[in-house]
Amino acid sequence: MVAQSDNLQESQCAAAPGVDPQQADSPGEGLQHEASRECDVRRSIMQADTVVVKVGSSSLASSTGHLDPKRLGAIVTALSHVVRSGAHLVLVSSGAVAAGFGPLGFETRPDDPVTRQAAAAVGQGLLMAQYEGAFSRYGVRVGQVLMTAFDTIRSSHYHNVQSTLKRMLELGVVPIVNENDTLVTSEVRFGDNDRLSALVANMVRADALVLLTDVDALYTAPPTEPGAQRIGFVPDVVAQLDGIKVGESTSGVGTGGMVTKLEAARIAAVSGIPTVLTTAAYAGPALMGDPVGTVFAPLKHRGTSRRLWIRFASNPKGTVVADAGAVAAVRGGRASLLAAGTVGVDGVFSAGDPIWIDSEQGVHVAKGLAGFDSDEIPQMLGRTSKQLSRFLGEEYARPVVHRDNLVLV
Ligand SMILES: Nc1ncnc2c1ncn2[C@@H]1O[C@H](COP(=O)(O)OP(=O)(O)O)[C@@H](O)[C@H]1O
Ligand SMILES: N[C@@H](CCC(=O)OP(=O)(O)O)C(=O)O
Repeated sequence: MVAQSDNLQESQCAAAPGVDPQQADSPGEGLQHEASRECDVRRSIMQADTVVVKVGSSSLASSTGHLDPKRLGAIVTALSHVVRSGAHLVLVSSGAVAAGFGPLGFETRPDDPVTRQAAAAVGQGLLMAQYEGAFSRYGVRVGQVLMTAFDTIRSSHYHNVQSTLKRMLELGVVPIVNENDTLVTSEVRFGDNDRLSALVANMVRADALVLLTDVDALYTAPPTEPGAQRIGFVPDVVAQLDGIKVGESTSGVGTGGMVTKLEAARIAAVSGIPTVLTTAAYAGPALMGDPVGTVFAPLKHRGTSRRLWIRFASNPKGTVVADAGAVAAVRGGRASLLAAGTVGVDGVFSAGDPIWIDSEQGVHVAKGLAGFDSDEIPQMLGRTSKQLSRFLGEEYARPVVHRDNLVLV
């Protein structure tokens, strides 16, 4: 963002207790602290060019659970300043169910999933109409993007969504993303929008992720518990959350609670993206780098978005079992899994689907994208590339999982 905040004083730049910025612990798997100082993380959020903001149902609904246009309007006012200051904004917004159940005659948010899906179908259009009206007061154009978990799993869908979002941002449009509630089944649903927002942040290579909810920060325990203390800064969300009690949603409106928000912060951190979590009323100050909410430092080694997608979004469909030599080669970091080192295959999958690579002891070694359909692999097990090309044809002399499509677990 272009705007500067006077409130971000150097005096805030104290390292977190017990963390030496020069010698921070490594959280493992080659990750290192990018910025251990709270002020640096807040400053990078303030200076972000591309920001993904996630708004939860609990921030958009009144105490009765219905969509509250006043709350939505206040959020839009804060976000419009960000857009007008020159930043690119992607808004991941829940609220379709909250907008839809009232007009259908329900007094409270329906419990059963199919009625909720029907409410979302009615509410999504109403939600967008509210956003359209509110953003247009600031001259900001918006566009609707509905996604399912499948779109973050299938490579072709992922790349299509990615290029559409990129083009919308180039055109100055604010994409408003929600899960496509009417299409999702229980197997492939996010349910909450927290993880979706982190995957979208990764997709658009955002510089900051902002999670807006009904609580002002992460606490050491659900804030309803006596003695719960606010946490202002988390330098390492992958390794340093021992002793913090995170709970499910208690609002009766949201889904996922703090558990899924921390998952989102983790995905963002290892994607090299800082996160700030706070209440919707502090959206403006959080985006200006003010000391509100909880900030999560990014961790180094961003990796390619493809690898991050394999790591976080993909839901393995099957398993290929590797012998000890192949396991050692894959763990070494730069080797593909060749048919010569495979001893078994399990599950039904197509080439391009995510699969596990397991050791013969049944330990997950890596996750990767299959090079072949599951029914092609049995005839390839233990064969060298020369044998494969001679007996099955040249097209089989390829890795079962190529190293570019593989992440260690
Ligand atoms: N350790 C914690 N710190 C802060 N909030 C917590 C914690 N554990 C659980 N929560 C709960 O998480 C809720 C926010 O999640 P949720 O209701 O799903 O909101 P949203 O609709 O914004 O996604 C808070 O209202 C709070 O009660
Ligand atoms: N896609 C749903 C979101 C469900 C939900 O409550 O999510 P969240 O508020 O992010 O925990 C909707 O628009 O109502």
